[in-house]
Amino acid sequence: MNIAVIGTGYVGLVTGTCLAEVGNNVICVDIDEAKVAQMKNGKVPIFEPNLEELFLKNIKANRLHFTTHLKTALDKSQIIFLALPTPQDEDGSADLKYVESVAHELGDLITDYKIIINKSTVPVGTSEIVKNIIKRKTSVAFDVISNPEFLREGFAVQDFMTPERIIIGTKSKKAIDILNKLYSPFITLKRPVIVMDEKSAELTKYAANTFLATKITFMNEVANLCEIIGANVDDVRKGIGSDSRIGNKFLFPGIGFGGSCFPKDVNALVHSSDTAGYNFQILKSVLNVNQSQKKSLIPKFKKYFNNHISSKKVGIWGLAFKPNTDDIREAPAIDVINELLLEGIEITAYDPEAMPNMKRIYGDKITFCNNAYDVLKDVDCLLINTEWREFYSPDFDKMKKLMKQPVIFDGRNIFDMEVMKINGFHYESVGRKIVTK
Ligand SMILES: NC(=O)C1=CN([C@@H]2O[C@H](COP(=O)(O)OP(=O)(O)OC[C@H]3O[C@@H](n4cnc5c(N)ncnc54)[C@H](O)[C@@H]3O)[C@@H](O)[C@H]2O)C=CC1
Ligand SMILES: O=C(O)[C@H]1O[C@H](OP(=O)(O)OP(=O)(O)OC[C@H]2O[C@@H](n3ccc(=O)[nH]c3=O)[C@H](O)[C@@H]2O)[C@H](O)[C@@H](O)[C@@H]1O
Repeated sequence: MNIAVIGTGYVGLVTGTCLAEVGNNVICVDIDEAKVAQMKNGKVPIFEPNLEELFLKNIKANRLHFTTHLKTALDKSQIIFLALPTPQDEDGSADLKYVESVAHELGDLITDYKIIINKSTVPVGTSEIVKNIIKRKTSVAFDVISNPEFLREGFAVQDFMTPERIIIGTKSKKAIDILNKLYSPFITLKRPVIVMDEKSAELTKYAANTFLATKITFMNEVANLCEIIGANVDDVRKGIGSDSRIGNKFLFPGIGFGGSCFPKDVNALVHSSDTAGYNFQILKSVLNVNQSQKKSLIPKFKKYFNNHISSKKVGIWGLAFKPNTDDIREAPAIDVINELLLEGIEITAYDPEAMPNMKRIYGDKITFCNNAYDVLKDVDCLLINTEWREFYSPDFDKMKKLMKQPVIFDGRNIFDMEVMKINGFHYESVGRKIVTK
């Protein structure tokens, strides 16, 4: 099939590449000229495991192309994916300006039947808005379908290739038939296509993300309680996760959820519920709890040093909002660093992938190091924000030699408490007892 994908971010580029991988001809469109030039030169503009190999393979096979010229892409394609940003607006709602602006262009440019498939996360009613914008501009037949995307950054290729389900929101029989064919390489009995109306599909995406954000937040509150009463959240997590009604995924406590989606999607659903006259109380609590959870290492750090912190030097491991990505949008590390800088604290930091993005925010306000050990030279303590695999088994003796004091505040529970005790660290984590020297 001939497909155009508009927007080549995490969702668009992965969608385009994976659809090319199963034999389709795909042309990816972006307004960012530098990005398109980079992709034409065979460079993947984001860090996403396993993407580069498929990207290069499909360019070579002449199935994956890039352009800044929307009309060229539309003329070659019947299926048009929208993978455009829907960032949070000042009032918390999802900003639809990118989607609406492309809808206007589509209305001006399409000359024959198109299926316009929206993969962006958009509030209920957006399919209708897009439909109306296009309808006002053309008499050409078209369908607008809601087809939300559930991939995770860091596992984007794997999630796209083996989705747990594909949601198609439309009443158009013609569109359903074409989409069933398009997605047939990805569907199995256990990985079904679920067809519903547009509004239900749009809400399914928000309900999924906000449910997961709520699950994490619930565990963070359980962890906070564990710290007060002296229970161990790891045991509680295993205890409840073995109940298949609860499930053992997304129960890991930490320093709050970040990323380009959970925070904005919880805000957007709160906003659209308010607008619809429904007070979505649980999600308002999720936002409040998450805001304080993101800074929850700071009081621990202050208490340990009896509030004498301004002369301290702090090392940081992990800047990305989670491992396996260079994405720092809404990363808890940003909240932590901002709090420390407010106190005039000197910071050294390391992240395997996210340092270029963090440098754009902080410049020389913090010292970026070449590896995890360089961070530790003469620091009074280490703060861990992201559970990158390479942090799990460090040389503890080397760490102690480098650090002024063997003190660690771990926001992701990456170390075994017994191991920290044996190695002589003061170690504070989330929802577990404090390990003292
Ligand atoms: N990042 C993720 O893991 C997931 C994101 N989503 C949703 O998918 C949507 C896209 O997200 P990302 O891919 O992360 O965004 P992104 O910000 O990484 O990429 C969006 C791309 O669209 C381009 N763009 C903007 N205006 C354009 C226009 N008029 N014409 C062509 N290109 C244009 C931008 O230059 C950028 O390259 C959002 O609604 C997001 O909520 C859904 C599931 C997963
Ligand atoms: O709409 C989206 O953009 C995507 O949002 C999330 O994917 P992503 O943001 O890439 O990352 P997750 O792995 O879900 O993690 C989100 C945040 O929750 C945190 N988290 C996750 C799991 C957990 O048990 N505990 C926890 O604190 C992570 O550290 C991270 O900050 C969803 O998992 C995807 O299904 C969805 O498509």
